[in-house]
Amino acid sequence: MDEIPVIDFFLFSHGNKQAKQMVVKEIHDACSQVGFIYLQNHGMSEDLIEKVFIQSKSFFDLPLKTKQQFAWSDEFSNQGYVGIERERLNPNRPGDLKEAFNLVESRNRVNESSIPESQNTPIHNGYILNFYEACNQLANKVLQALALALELPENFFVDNHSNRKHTLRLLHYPPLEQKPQIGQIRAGEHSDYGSITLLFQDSLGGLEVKTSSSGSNGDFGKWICAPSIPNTVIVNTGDLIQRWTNHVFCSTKHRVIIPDDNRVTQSRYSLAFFCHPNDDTTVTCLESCKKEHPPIYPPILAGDYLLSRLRATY
Ligand SMILES: O=C(O)CCC(=O)C(=O)O
Ligand SMILES: [Fe+2]
Repeated sequence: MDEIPVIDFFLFSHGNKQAKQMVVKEIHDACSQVGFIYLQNHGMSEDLIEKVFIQSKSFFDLPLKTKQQFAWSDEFSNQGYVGIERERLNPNRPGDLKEAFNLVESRNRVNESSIPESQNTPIHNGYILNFYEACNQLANKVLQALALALELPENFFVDNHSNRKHTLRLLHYPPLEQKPQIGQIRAGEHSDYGSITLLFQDSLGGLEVKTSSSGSNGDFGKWICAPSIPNTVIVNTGDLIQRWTNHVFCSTKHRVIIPDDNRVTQSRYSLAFFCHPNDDTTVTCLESCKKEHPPIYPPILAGDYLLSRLRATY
């Protein structure tokens, strides 16, 4: 498959058993062949999504000094502001041309007192909290569909995500003011660390996904555009699901390139909701995924895995 399928999610929540099973089958095929889905009729409020984009823009419009008061400090808390070029999603490239703000749920915050409260940041903002909640609900539904697709009890993954260790990330790719360094792009190619990601992007474009089919030059994997499709949410499966499923579901590489037209002078915004299992969940090859080949990876605690990946990025 070398395009990202659009899947109508309405019947998963509102259809009869047979209709629900059809959606599950589509999701199974998409996760095993592409690792990326455009989800339609996902049930999240478009108005809320729009409002969060506005909040995000007003945060990134603040002076750098103000944003730095909320700086990301370490992988244990994984919260706060990450400046331009600080992160390399692909360690072989120069720093990414983006800035970001990570939010975790209040009960999972470390060093809460080190983050000053302010009306001018997204922290403790009603829209952002509602959005986090709505993302959590949608993610749980998608996790139910994934469980059914793997012939597991419907709440298998939901139960393993009960501590809500998810990270909501506001992203801003600023207009380019000078020539980028050789090899420098907006977000280097990478796969996501967690179980699944929900991704919302504005209409500017630039996101690309590496398919499993060969490119024209014979290279394995071809980069295809993943433009924004109105009223859809992108869902992609991450490294932990790939590991859990013994590569039955794939974690697909993706990147954000610099546009080669006048969009380079515009800001791009996106919102990513990275879902992570509970720290004490042992991610070990699922029984239903041992048919093709023996387990590729030894068991690992989800919390240890995430920390090791975050350490490698900063
Ligand atoms: O901004 C985007 O569209 C993609 C961001 C992304 O892939 C990530 O932050 O992991
Ligand atoms: Fe990503």
